[in-house]
Order: sequence, then structure tokens, then C-alpha cells
Amino acid sequence: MSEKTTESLEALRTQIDAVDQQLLDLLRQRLDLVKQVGHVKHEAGLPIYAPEREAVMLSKRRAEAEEIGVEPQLIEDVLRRLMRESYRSENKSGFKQLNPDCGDIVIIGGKGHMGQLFTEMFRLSGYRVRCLGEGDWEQAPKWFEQAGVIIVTVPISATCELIRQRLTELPPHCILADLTSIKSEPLQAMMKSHKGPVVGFHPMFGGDVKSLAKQIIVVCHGRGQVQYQWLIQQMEIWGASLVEACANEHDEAMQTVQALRHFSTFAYGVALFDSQADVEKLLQYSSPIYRLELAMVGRLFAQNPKLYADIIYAQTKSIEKISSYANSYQSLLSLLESGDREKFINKFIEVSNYLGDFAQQFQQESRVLLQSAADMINNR
Ligand SMILES: O=C(O)C(=O)C[C@]1(C(=O)O)C=C[C@@H](O)C=C1
Repeated sequence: MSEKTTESLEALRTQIDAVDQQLLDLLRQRLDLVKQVGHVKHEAGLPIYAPEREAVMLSKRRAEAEEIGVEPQLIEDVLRRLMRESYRSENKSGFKQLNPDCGDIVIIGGKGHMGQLFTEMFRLSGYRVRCLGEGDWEQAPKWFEQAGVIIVTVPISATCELIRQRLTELPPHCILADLTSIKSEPLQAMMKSHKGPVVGFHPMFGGDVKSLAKQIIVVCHGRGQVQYQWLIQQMEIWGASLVEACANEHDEAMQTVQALRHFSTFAYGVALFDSQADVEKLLQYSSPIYRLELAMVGRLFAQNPKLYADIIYAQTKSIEKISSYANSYQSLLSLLESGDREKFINKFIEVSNYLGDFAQQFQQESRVLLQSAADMINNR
């Protein structure tokens, strides 16, 4: 170590080390207790995520922190990070199987990231899962016969055709579901192909999450809700929050939340490339918020291009949203070129008023995020 030090600093550091070791022992104790919680929840079929317990616990610890002169946000940060660890640990204990008599779960496209994740979750809940990949169609009729649930999770561009062509003769009692990120067309296709229970899901996360705790899954009802209610409850036990939506409304929201979002990130990456920006240099000057921006851009380009092409091209209406965004951009650029600061400021105020209380809420949330981003930055 080349950093300067003194004797009294070293003496204090020795004491800090001792306290940190005690913290480690306490962490071990907490993790052991959480492991036991995992077993108890498994037996009782209780959800991994307990929002009320979390809220009460956090508010009590914050108040206690304040009393002894500790920043409340500090204990909240620590506990939230610990609870993330709890979700992972409780995952390992597995989950109660809500419908042991349902037959097999067949996941079409089970070898992709999302398919693998759901395969694991069903297996951790005691179900027999069969993953049907492209080369397995010969087995399909036999597997379908024994299936209680068939889940389609193939690229969006292939989903509807697959449903129309391959899923027309399923056992009548069998639940047909999909995990596609658009809902209207796949749901219609499923309703047409299958006369039994039908439900559409859209997991609002990538296949790389470590636990489903706190993750949102949108559910669009098709037919036979009574028969597939257990499937929704099973996902709640995994910790997911199920949000009901009408397929059309969901798809319209996705034009903004996904297509427009990803497209503008894509365009930003392309602009960096076109100008051959020196990323290494940009990183040296980057503020935490810019670091987050680059993280989003880098994250997109680290993934499968086909996935993003699929999402952006999934709905023709997305192009309308993106082109109206381009129009706003172009007119703002003209505003900038005109040098009219007053107009810029007025536009700013207009949007700020439109966001209303959300602006404050987002500022607060981003403060916490930026602080975490700053903590992660290691400049040496
Ligand atoms: O108390 C529980 O139910 C737990 O599972 C433990 C714990 C925690 O780590 O404290 C973890 C997850 C829950 O959302 C709430 C709390």
C-alpha cells in the first residue's frame, strides 16, 4: 500500500477491522435465520416477498437509527441489500407446489433465457418440466398429452405462427399460456387454437434475474381463470407481483416503455459509434448519472441483437411513437438553433408541470440510485 498513514490512524483502523468482523458475524447469524425462514415458507406455501413486513421493519429500524444518531437511510440501504440476499437464499429452499396433480409443464422455447428461468422456478416448486426446443417437435404430441400447462416463450416474431400451426390439438383441460412481450395478437392466436384455459403473461424483467421477488408479471386473462388461478398464485409464491391488464392497453404502453425506450438507447449507441467517441475517456469524466446512461447503453449492446429487433419491430404502431419522438427531437433542435433560451425554459416548465408530483418522486428515487452508482465507481 502506498497511501500515507500514521500510528494513530493505524490504531483506529485496527478497531474498525474488529467492528467489521463483528458485523460479519452478525451477517452470518442473519443469513442462517433467513435460511430457516426459507424452509418455513416452503412448508406453509408463503410468498418469498413480504412487503408489509418489510415496510414495518424498515420504518422501525429507521426510527431506532435516528435515536442513536445513525443516518436512517444507511440502515435502510443495508437492510434492503440484505433482503436481496434473503430472496436468493429463500429461493434455494424451493417453493410449495400448489397443484401437484396438474401434470407436466411443457415450456416451448425452454432453452432460451426466460424459458430456463421459468423451468427452474417450476422445478424448484416440484413440477416435472419438459423443455421443447426446435429439434424436439417429434416428441411434442406425447409430451402435450401428459401436460397440464403449456407455455410458449419463443421469439415474438415466431410466436403467433407457432401457436396457429402447432398448438391446435392440445388436451382440452390443458392450460395454454405465453410469456411474449406483446399480448394482443398472441392471446388472440391462443384463444383461436385452443378451446381450454388460456392466459397471457409478460414478465417485466430479463431472464438473468436471480429471484422473482418484487418482479412484475403482467397477466392478460383469456379464458377459464378458475382453472389457471393456481398458476398465478404459484408465481406469487415465487415473490412476483402479478398486475392485471387489458392486452390492448398493455401493448400500447409497451410502445413507449419498450420500443421507444430501447430505440432511443440504440440511437445513442449508434451516435457514439458514428462519432467514434472514446469511451475510455468519457468514463474518466463521467458523473454518476452519465455512468448510468452508459450502463444502459452498454447493457443493450451486450445482449442479443435479435431480441431487441424483435421488441422494436413487434408492433407497427411503435414506429408511429418513435417517429413522433423524432419530430419532438427535431423541433427542439430547431429551438436550440434559434438560440431562443426563453422558449426552452418555457418548454421545460410546461413538462415539469405535466409531471407534477412525479417529478419530485423521481428526483428522490434517482438520488438513491445515483448514490449506489457512485458507490460502485472505483476510479483507481
Ligand atoms: O420475514 C420474512 O418473511 C422474510 O422472508 C425475511 C425477510 C428479511 O430478510 O428480513 C426477507 C424477505 C421478506 O420480504 C421480508 C423479510
